[in-house]
This record gives sequence, C-alpha cells and structure tokens, in this order.
Amino acid sequence: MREEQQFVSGLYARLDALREEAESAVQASLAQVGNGLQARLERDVMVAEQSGLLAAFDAGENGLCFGRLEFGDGRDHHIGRIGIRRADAERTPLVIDWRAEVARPFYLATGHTPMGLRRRRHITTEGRRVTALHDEILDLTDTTRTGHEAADADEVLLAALDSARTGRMHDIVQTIQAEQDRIIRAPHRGVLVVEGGPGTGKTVVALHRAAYLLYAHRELLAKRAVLVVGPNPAFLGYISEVLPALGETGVLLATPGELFPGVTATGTDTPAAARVKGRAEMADVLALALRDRQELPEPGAPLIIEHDDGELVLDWTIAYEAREAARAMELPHNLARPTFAFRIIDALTAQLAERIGHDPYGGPNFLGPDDIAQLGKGIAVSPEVHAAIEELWPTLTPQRFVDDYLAEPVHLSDEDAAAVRRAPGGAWTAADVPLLDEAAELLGKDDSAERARAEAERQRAVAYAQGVLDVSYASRTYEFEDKEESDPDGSEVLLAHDIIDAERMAERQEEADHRSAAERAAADRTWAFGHIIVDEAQELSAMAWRLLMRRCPTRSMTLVGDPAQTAESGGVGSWRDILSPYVADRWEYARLGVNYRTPAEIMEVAAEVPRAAGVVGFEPPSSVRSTGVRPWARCVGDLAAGVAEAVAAETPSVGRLAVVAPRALHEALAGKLDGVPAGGEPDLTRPVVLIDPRQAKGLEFDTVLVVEPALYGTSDLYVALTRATQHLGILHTTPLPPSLTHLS
Ligand SMILES: Nc1ncnc2c1ncn2[C@@H]1O[C@H](COP(=O)(O)OP(=O)(O)OP(=O)(O)O)[C@@H](O)[C@H]1O
Repeated sequence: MREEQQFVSGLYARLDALREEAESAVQASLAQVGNGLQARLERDVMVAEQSGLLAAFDAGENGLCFGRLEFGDGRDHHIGRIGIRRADAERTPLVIDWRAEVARPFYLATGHTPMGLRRRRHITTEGRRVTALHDEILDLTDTTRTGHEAADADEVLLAALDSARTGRMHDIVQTIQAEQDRIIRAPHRGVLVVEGGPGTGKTVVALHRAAYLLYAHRELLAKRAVLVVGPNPAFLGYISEVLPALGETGVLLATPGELFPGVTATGTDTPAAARVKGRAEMADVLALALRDRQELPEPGAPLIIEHDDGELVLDWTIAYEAREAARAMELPHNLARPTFAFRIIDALTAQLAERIGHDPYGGPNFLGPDDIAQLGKGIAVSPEVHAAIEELWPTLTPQRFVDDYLAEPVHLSDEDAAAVRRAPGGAWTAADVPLLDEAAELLGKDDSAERARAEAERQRAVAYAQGVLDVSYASRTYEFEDKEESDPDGSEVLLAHDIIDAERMAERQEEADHRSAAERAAADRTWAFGHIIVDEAQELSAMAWRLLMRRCPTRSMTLVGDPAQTAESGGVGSWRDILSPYVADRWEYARLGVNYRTPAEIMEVAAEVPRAAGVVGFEPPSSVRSTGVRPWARCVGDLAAGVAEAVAAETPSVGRLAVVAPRALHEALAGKLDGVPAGGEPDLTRPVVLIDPRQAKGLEFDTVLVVEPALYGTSDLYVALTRATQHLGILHTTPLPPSLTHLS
C-alpha cells in the first residue's frame, strides 16, 4: 500500500507539474501582445495545444491510476485514465493510457489465457489516496503473495455495481469486462451493431468505444468529431460526463430531434403521425410533393405580365419547356431554378422582340442582337416577371416546404394524411426533423456566393498556416499519450512538425481559433462526422436513419439497441432492414449477455413481461449479482398517498429513487411528493424524480417504484422494471397485468 501510495503521489505531482506548465503556457501566450502575424501564430498554436492537454489533465484528476500489470518477463506497467510520461530525456511512460495495446491484458487476461501476466492489480483510490488493492495471480507457479490477493476476483466490479447512483453515468475504465473490451476495441471501422438486454452495458460500452476510437484515430476523429445520438435530453444529461471523464471533449451529444440546425422540436406527434412521418416512403412522397410545386399555368389561362414594353404572355408551353429543361438538370429544386428562370426570360424576350421588331411585310426582324439583349435585360430585372417565375417555381426553404406540406398533405392515403395534417406554422416535432432534412436535400441551397467566400477565407487560412509551420516547434500535441512503438497507429503522437501540409494545418487552425469541431458540427447540417454512436437505435424511424446516414458518409457507426425494449409506436424492424439500404451486409454484430445493473431477483420478475407477451427471440440477460431483496407489489386505495408513503419509506439515504408513472398521473402524484415537479425534463441528480416510462429509457436508479403497470405496453413495462440497481416496488389500484400477478 505504501509503495503504491508513493507511486500515486508521485504521479499526481507529475500531473500537477504538467498542468501548471500547460496553464502558464496558455497564460503567457494569451498575455503576449506581440505585434504582427508571427506572434499571433505562435500564440494560437500554443493555446490550442495546451487547452487540449488541460482537458485531459482535468480528466486525470479522479482515478488517475487504477491498475498495474506485472508481466512474467519483468515488465511492470501502471494503467491509468490518461497516459503520462516522465520528464526525463526518454520520456519514459509513467502510467499507460488504458486504451493503449499494452494495457489490454488488464481487461482480457484470465488464468486460462494469462497473456504473459504474472499478476494483475486493481488500485482503488479516493482522491489522491490509495484505499485498497486487489491482486489476482495469473501465473499459478508464482508463489509470491502480497496479502492483497482477493478472495473474490470480482470484488472491484461488484463494489462498482453496488455503489449508490448519482444521477450521472460513470466511466468503467477500471472494470471493463472482457466481452465489453472486445466491442470497445473492435477493429471493424464500418457499422457495428451492439445488442443486449437491459443493463448489459451497451451505452457505457459505446461511449468507451468512442473514447477508444478518438485515441486510436485521433487525427481524423478530432477533426470530424464524434456524434452520440440518444433518445432524450435527460438521457444525454445522464451520459454527459462519461467522455469528459475520459479526457475526451470532441463529441457532440444530440437527440434525433436536434439534428436540424436552427429547428427546435418542441411539439409532440400522435403515435399515428410519428409512424407515418417515419416511414421510408415519405422520401418519395416529399419528392413528389416538391414536383407538384413546380407548376404550369392552366392551358388556355396564361399568366399575363405587365411590362414597360408591353404585356408578356407566359403560357403553358413556355412554362412546360422551361420546366423540362430545369428538371433535366437533375439538380435539387432551388439549384435548378435559375435554369427555369433563364428559360422563361429567354422565351419572354423572344416574344417581346417578335412583337416589337416584327416586319409586317414579312421581312426579317428589325431588332439587332444588341436590341434584343437590351430587351432581355429589361425582362430579367422586372419584378413582375420574377413574381411570375416565383409563382411557378418558388424558391423554398425546408421549413416552408414541410410546413406547407403538413398543412396540405398529398400522395398519402386519406387516413395517413389525416394523421399528419396540421395547421400551418405549428411547432416542429422530432419526427419532422428527418422530413426537414430530406427537404433540404431535395431543395438544395444555392450557396455559390457562400462557397466563393469560404474559398477565399480558406486561401487566407492556408497562408496563415504556412506561417505557423514556419514557426512551429517540435512540441508534442498530446504529450501524455503513450502509444507503443508496436501500435499500428503509432503515428498518432502528433508533433507540430509532422503536420507538413499547410492545408490540413489550416483546417486545424480553424478549429483552434474559433469553435471546436463538435461545435461547428452542431451548426452545420451537412457536417460529415467521423463516427456516430446511436443509442436506443431500435427506436429510430426509417426517415431518421436516412438523416443519420447522410451525417456519416464513411458509415463508421456504432449502433446500440435492444429489440425487446422497442416502444410500440416507433422503430423499424430488424437491423438487416435498417442497414441493408446503406451498407448491404457489410456490418458486424456483437451481443452482450450479462446484466450489470439489475439484480437477479428483479430481472426474474421483469423477464416475465416479454416472455408472457410471447416476444419473439426474447432472451433475458443473466444478472451478475443478486441482492436477496425481492421486488414487491402493493395494491393501494389512494394512489398518490400510497406512492408518497412508499417514496418516504424507500428513498435511499444516498442514491436516487425514481417513480415511473404514466404521464396522465404525474400531476396528481407530484402534488403529494415534496419538491418533485411534474412534467418537463427531469433533473436526474435530485434524490427523487418522477418520470414516464419513455423517459426511463436508458436510465437507472437505486430504487424504482413502478406505478399502475397495467397501463403500460409490454416494452415500456419491461424498460420500467429493469431500471433499478437495488430495489423495485410496484404500486397499483387497477389489477396487475397477468405477468406480474405472482407478486401480489
Ligand atoms: N464493466 C462494468 N463495470 C462497472 N459497471 C458496469 C460495467 N458494465 C456495465 N456497468 C454498469 O451497468 C449499468 C448499465 O449499463 P448501461 O446503461 O450501459 O446498460 P444498457 O445495456 O445500455 O442498458 P439499457 O438497455 O437498459 O439502457 C451502468 O451503471 C454501467 O455503468
């Protein structure tokens, strides 16, 4: 213990020194008021590099070092949350990043396959103090004993699983299990599907995979950012601290309803409307509806345009020919519009020239090319002509087009149209967001002026970056990284002088100077993410998948889900159905089978629900622990009073309790619960929260009280029953569903 404490103290001293160095470097750089480009360049490079380091150092503050590997060949490594090197000339690793290849036996070695290990040690710390050691002997011929050999090899894991919840998910670097490690480090770069029952660690594993990928492919992913999609804001809040605790900040967390910049989805759809809006056919329906917006005057009822040089007649034929020419461009609507406009202007010019320059005696037109050009100019700037063009081929924004469409839905059955119809200008819903995105694709954006500006800006940035390269010094951007020489991606340790390409440097500078890649990604509908993680992926509609696939042209994705937890109204069918349009069968599948959250006693009760409903292919995960505490059910006369009484009795002294109840009951229940608000997004860090079954998705609490289970659908009930890490109680006034009657 003393030895480890000494080591850990030394490690923190080094961390402090590094942090101080980085801080003063930032301060000094910021204080520089040097004139001219050179000073500014140096400052920007320095600030960007050191700020990245600082984020990682902050992450290292808690649980900096948690393991030690002693190999049979004498190698001896400490494993930590981030890698740190000594200040010596060789920059010897002091503690190895958990993501480095050399740290892998920490997670995978077993007595059967020791991977060269003699001893594996778990080091538990509180702040900077070492509080416990757990040793495992992997070489059975080794007779040395330290007195810390654990009787139960899973002691550290079980302690983590038993600990009181805080309302925020924690990282699991100290206790990643072998089946999880294989997923976290899966070499597959395309779509990886991770399935598993409740509590099997799908979410936490996906987040660690993001951290791993950011480490293994930092150059690419730091620039393109990682997107994590989760079902609702409370869930995103719940998982928001995991990646920062691992030193990673280049990640954007978003719900599907937040993926269209500039639109906030505040409305809600009926299940029927969400179903219709989510269907893949909506892509074709919108395309057809957009063609309908490319109109023609009725034959025989032309548009008459007043013009200085006389009346212009825009008839069916002129409009038809212009429309065919514009459609033949096969461009998005707004980008094809200039073709339509030019054709109309040309035709009207010809019409006017014919009328003005017409020789009544059959000779050639009196007007020369210059006169005709002049006429054309007059027509091209005529507001009346433009109004007519706008009427036939309107310039549309995605918002306007979808809003118009939902007010008058077409190309749908009467029933479906009735489900989605709404008054113009209504609030956007999450299911509208993929429609808006689809519309944006169909419409396109005439951004030629913007692009010209951006290109000029880029040229300036490249010139600037060239300057940076000239003054850059051989400092390590990520000095704490400790990739072994043998790592396939050993080149990840970035040296400023490695970045020989001024264009790439310009891109990096752009990020450093202004916003992070994640921030820029959040504001850019066409951003291509380096990797996307989708949690509760089974919930997404076909249209939402179209949107997500557009955000990830490389198809580097980790999709996490559990079909048994799919809510009835959303979701598409199988992974194959979801993925085959995008990646055919080039995706990999991994399954997690151990439930780390819910004790066996609770899992047994919960599993009855899908089983009784005959959910096809249902296979409950096996719980890693049992608590000996059985779930209970109580029939009460006054529901609100019964719930309040149970909350008072069951609220843990530390930890969290959730009351899961149908939304309609929230007002009544909240009235009896002190300081527990009804409605809105729950604050999960409070000791007691009131949520509905949909909000419970992905979350967990020490104690869960499920109210009126007979009112839930199968999957919602299954989700609600599998949220507790310790205790589960059920309160009801109406009879229990058959799958739960054995509890009464
Ligand atoms: N190896 C591990 N060490 C410690 N805790 C773990 C480990 N694996 C999972 N857990 C914990 O188990 C709980 C459940 O994990 P998580 O929420 O990721 O599961 P899930 O499969 O996404 O569940 P659900 O589908 O029910 O939302 C979390 O508290 C997580 O930290």
